[in-house]
Amino acid sequence: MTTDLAAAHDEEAQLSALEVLAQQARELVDAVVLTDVDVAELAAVTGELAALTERLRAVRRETPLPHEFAPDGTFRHLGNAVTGACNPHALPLRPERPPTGGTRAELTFRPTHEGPPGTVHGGVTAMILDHVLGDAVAASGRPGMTGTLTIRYRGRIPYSEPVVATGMVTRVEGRKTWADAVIADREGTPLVEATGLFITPRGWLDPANIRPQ
Ligand SMILES: CCCCC/C=C\C/C=C\C/C=C\C/C=C/CCCC(=O)SCCNC(=O)CCNC(=O)[C@H](O)C(C)(C)COP(=O)(O)OP(=O)(O)OC[C@H]1O[C@@H](n2cnc3c(N)ncnc32)[C@H](O)[C@@H]1OP(=O)(O)O
Repeated sequence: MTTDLAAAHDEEAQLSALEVLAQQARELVDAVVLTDVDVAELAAVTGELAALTERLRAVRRETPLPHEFAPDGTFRHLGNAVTGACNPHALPLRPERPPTGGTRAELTFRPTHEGPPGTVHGGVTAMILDHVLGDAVAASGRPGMTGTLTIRYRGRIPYSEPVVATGMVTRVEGRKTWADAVIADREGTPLVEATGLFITPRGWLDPANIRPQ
């Protein structure tokens, strides 16, 4: 028992360190996107990064960190592409579930997310909205896979300015759940809206059975 607890503690310590590494990696990506150092410095940094990459590859997992329950009982997916604290690709989005239902997240895109000049790439906002819709659907107790995703781009989303994403289930029919989501500016003006249809795979009707397929 003591050994189990010690092992669990070690694993959580490793995950905490990985989370710090992932944040440093995000800062690295942001620095790469905006750097204007000279050719020699670029080459020198590239060499150092190649060496660091090999050190991380020395011991590898088979897959990204899984969907799992944390020691405090909350559900987590630290390797997720949108929310994963241990995935440098993730913004990361930190969805909250207000008592009124649905899901809500405050976020700030970065220059790394640029598509058109001064504007967040539409595919990046679609990815965020897909997750917000999916989280609202999961919050209703009916987790599902995205079947369809419709996006309406009403206004440019700037980076480096806080915005708010919200999502809410609108309709349920058998294994199908529809939800609406929006990214709005701090004044509440909608900038991008989304509607999604999520389908609960048969095997997920009992949440205890949810596994990668
Ligand atoms: C990723 C979630 C992970 C686990 C979740 C666990 C816990 C949740 C907790 C927290 C999670 C928080 C947030 C999660 C957020 C997720 C956001 C990201 C979600 C994604 O990023 S997800 C990746 C992209 N997504 C796919 O990778 C789907 C690939 N696909 C399939 O896996 C199957 O295709 C599936 C399962 C969709 C259906 O398969 P199936 O066999 O169950 O469906 P079946 O044929 O029986 O149809 C039944 C009825 O749905 C209709 N129907 C079927 N497909 C349709 C479609 N596409 N559009 C419109 N209608 C459709 C039929 O027409 C019929 O309708 P009707 O009954 O009226 O005839």
